[in-house]
Parts: sequence; C-alpha cells; structure tokens
Amino acid sequence: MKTPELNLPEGIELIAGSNADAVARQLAKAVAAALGRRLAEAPRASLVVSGGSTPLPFFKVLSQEPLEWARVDVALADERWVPESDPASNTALVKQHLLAGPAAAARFVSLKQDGDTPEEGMAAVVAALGDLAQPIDVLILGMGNDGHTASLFPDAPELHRAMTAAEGEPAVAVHPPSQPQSRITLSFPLLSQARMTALHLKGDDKLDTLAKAASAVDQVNAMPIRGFLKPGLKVFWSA
Ligand SMILES: O=C(O)[C@H](O)[C@@H](O)[C@H](O)[C@H](O)COP(=O)(O)O
Repeated sequence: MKTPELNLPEGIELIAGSNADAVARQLAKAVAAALGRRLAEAPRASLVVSGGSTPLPFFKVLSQEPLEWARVDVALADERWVPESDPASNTALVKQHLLAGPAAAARFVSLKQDGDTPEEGMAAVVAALGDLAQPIDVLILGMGNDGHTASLFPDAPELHRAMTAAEGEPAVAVHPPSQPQSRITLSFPLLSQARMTALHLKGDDKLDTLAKAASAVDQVNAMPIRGFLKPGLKVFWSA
C-alpha cells in the first residue's frame, strides 16, 4: 500500500487501508454512529451523499445499519441532469444501493425534478430541499482528479456562484465543459456547514490529487475540494 505522505492541514483525520471494502465498512459504521447520535437529540437527521463509483460498497453496508431510517432525510450532494433510466443517474444509484433494506424507510429528497434543464427544475429542487434537515448532519464527498467535489467543477462557468450562493440558493445549475451532462449541485455554503464531513477516496491517483490540493488550500476555485480541507474533516482512503 502506498504510504500517504499528504501534509494535510491540522485537524484532518486520515483513515487509510489497503482493502476498499474494509474502509467502506469503517465509513458506514462512523456514519451510522453519527446519525444515531443526532437522532437521539433531534426529530430528524440528514445524510447527504455523493454519486460516482467509489461509494457503492459504503452504500451497501450503510443500508443494512439498524437506524430509525424513517427519521432520516437522504439527499445527493449533486446530480447529473439525466433521467433515472440513464446509467449516469446518481439518483438511481442511491435508490438501488443505499435506499434498500432498512434504509429503504428513509425520506429521499431528490435533486432531479421535472424540466429539460436544471434551471427549469430549480424551483422544484429548492422546494424539495425544504424537507432536508439543515444544517446537514452527515456529508459524504467524493473527489475527481481535477479537484472537483459534488459538482463544484473548476471549469464550470457557474463555479463562483456555486461557491458563494446565498442562503436562499441551496442549489446551483452548472454546465462544466469537461462533463457530458449538465448538473445540479448543492452550494458550497450549504455543504460546508455540515456537522460531519467525510471524504471517501479510492486509489493512488486520488491520493496524489489530495496531496496537490493540500499543498495550496487557499486556491479554492482551482480545486474546490480545498474548501473542505479544514479541521474536523475525516478522509477515508483505500488503495
Ligand atoms: O456525481 C458525481 O460525479 C459525484 O458527485 C462526484 O463529485 C464524484 O464524487 C467524483 O467525481 C468522484 O467520482 P468516483 O467515485 O467515480 O471517482
């Protein structure tokens, strides 16, 4: 296993392992514990997850955790603006692999609403997000090798708006040229207020990207993941 020489900022915890399923299981247990603590003190808890390929084993373990899932709101940090029938749909991924078993009882707050574009669907998305317990209790982020997280892409023309959106703008439509689909992303201000944030990564390439991000944390727009490299972040990484 590659030794992660990362020089992460102070206060960031790295949980590293050679086995992806074992690290995914550690993340699922940490998330279930955090949600359980929140549910012991509040009527509802919110879990915001990311799509992509990394989260699958995490979703499968978490879905089986014995929580009061009917009191948990689940949402995506971002979504490709495609129908659930599209292989790129994160909504379909979450419904199939996370909202199964005990977790099927959770309330899913969908970022994909009617409309040919995310702009057309935005009013419905904002209304749906009114059901999400905020601030977010548990946020799971992924990262691309360009330093994007959620759909906060460095090449998105709307990145500044997504990084500085006001409270009344919880989500932003983005059209990064590097991506085949238009997307909708929760705004950086909404995401960054999460009570617990975990960054779930797999592979040496992601470790190299994280090291690059950590080397210049103030240059956020160049690598938006940098906005989350702050004390309290837990990085779960597997080879
Ligand atoms: O919709 C998405 O694509 C995700 O929200 C995105 O931010 C993802 O977390 C990263 O691109 C990493 O994706 P992988 O896990 O597939 O590497």
